[in-house]
Amino acid sequence: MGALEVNDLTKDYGSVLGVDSLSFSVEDGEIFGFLGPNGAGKTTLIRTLLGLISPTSGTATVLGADVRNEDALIEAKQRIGYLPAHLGFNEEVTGQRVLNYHASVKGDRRRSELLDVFTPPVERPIREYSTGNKRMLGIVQAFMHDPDLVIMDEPTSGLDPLKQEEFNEFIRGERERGTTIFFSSHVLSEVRRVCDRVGILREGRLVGLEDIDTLLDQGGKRVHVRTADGERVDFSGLDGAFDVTTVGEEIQFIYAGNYNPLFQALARHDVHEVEIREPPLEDIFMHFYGTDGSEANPPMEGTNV
Ligand SMILES: Nc1ncnc2c1ncn2[C@@H]1O[C@H](COP(=O)(O)OP(=O)(O)OP(=O)(O)O)[C@@H](O)[C@H]1O
Repeated sequence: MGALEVNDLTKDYGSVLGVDSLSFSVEDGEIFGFLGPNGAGKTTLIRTLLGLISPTSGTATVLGADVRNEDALIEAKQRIGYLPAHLGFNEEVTGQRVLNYHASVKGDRRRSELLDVFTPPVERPIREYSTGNKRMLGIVQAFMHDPDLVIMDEPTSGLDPLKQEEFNEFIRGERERGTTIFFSSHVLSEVRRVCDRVGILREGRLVGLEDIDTLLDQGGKRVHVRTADGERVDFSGLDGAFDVTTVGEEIQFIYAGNYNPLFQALARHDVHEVEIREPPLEDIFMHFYGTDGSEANPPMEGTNV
């Protein structure tokens, strides 16, 4: 059994299905990210996995405990870390006090090591914390008892780019330790840096489950080229090139082919500038999965992807 198993899980809020017939599993030691736009069901899924709301139908287990079995879940939570999207700390107490309390319930084997990386001003009351400080305190709390599974909802929101990178580095280190990590995000670039696999949620349904390289390949890369001979360059004959347009002196296209043919085509010109970007998340949704959440044909089908 994987660290996390979800079987046909549905949460019906009455007016809307928060999650709809979800099934997937996360293996021990895996870093699993799930992406989705606002309202996709990410928080609903996480809160269901932690027993904070009950499923309408279907089942899920975390570290072997059925989320509908309160006693089993309480026991499993000793080995689970949780970082919610909205951190509801008591603003009047110090960070130290929060961590001391958490230590008395679950332990704090890793507290000092974590406070070397994430640096909330623990001696000050939480009402004086910036958003990033609160997030760092939440991260320390989620990991300090050395859990086997950590579940996080938008873990880097509010962190500055430097701290985000430190967080990514920290998560890569957790992979070495064998911690299973399951987290939600809006941000493809964050997920791609640390995850083994990605689930894509849209309107409560899982519309994609891929390893990260496959996901990026299917989205196609955005290529921007400036050449000395400008508009005379024609990349439309290049296998895997789509939507070739000229904007000012720049030629732009989506490229889903291998790198070598692209570089060979570029080498025929006097290239002044080239930029190859990853696809934005929205484009992956639009191009690969269609706009209505149904699984559309990839636009790059039939190419040398
Ligand atoms: N308590 C609730 N009562 C009724 N509907 C709810 C409730 N909580 C969430 N929903 C609805 O369920 C759907 C999924 O919401 P959820 O908060 O899980 O999405 P999300 O992916 O976490 O979004 P975001 O990225 O904006 O946080 C949305 O349509 C939302 O309006």
